[in-house]
Amino acid sequence: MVNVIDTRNSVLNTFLSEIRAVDIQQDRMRFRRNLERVGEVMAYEISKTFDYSARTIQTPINPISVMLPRQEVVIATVLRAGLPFHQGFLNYFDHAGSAFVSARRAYSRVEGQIEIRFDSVYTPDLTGKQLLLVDPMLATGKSLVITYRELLKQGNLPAHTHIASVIASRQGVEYVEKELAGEPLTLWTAALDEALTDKFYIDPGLGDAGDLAFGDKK
Ligand SMILES: O=c1cc[nH]c(=O)[nH]1
Repeated sequence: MVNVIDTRNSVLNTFLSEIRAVDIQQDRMRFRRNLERVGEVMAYEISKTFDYSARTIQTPINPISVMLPRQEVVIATVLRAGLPFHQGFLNYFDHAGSAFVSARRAYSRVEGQIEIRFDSVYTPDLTGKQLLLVDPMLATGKSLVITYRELLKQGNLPAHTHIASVIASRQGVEYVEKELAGEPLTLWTAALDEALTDKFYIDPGLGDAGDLAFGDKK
């Protein structure tokens, strides 16, 4: 089951509509910043699921008991589109480690199929940590599943994984749920769109997140 963040009547909806709107998304700085802001809101929502323990801190007036998170966090993303979204999570999890995966889509010679070319993984040890795998566009789900498996192969077993996207397709969510059934993970998205185009872009989606954030590829 995917957790769709409730965007009704909140500023999250403003950020989402600006990254989707064809006349606003061309402003690259605003586009990146909006992805970052969605990451910040989602970081806050996901933080509510962590384990906390009581600690006493001293104010200038008196001691007070506060609840602080117990687990370490690693934020992982796929280059390059994931970078601004990743930064949004880093803005809230000050001490998080980061993992980066380099992968790209390649259109298959077989009509209606897509392949994922997977290059490299850079990850800290994930053992017992909260892994936040953040990918702004969950389209087919194929790169996400490969990325998850590669991260665990190289970084060991996290306590729990949160997969977070800005926009997910229903097909992508169903693919991830089927392929990773039984894994200790939770899926989160700020928006769930119904379709994919014949080039496997999310429909209506927002277009190409990497190009909008950083410029066209050769
Ligand atoms: O719609 C999509 C799907 C994957 N990546 C994107 O940037 N957009």
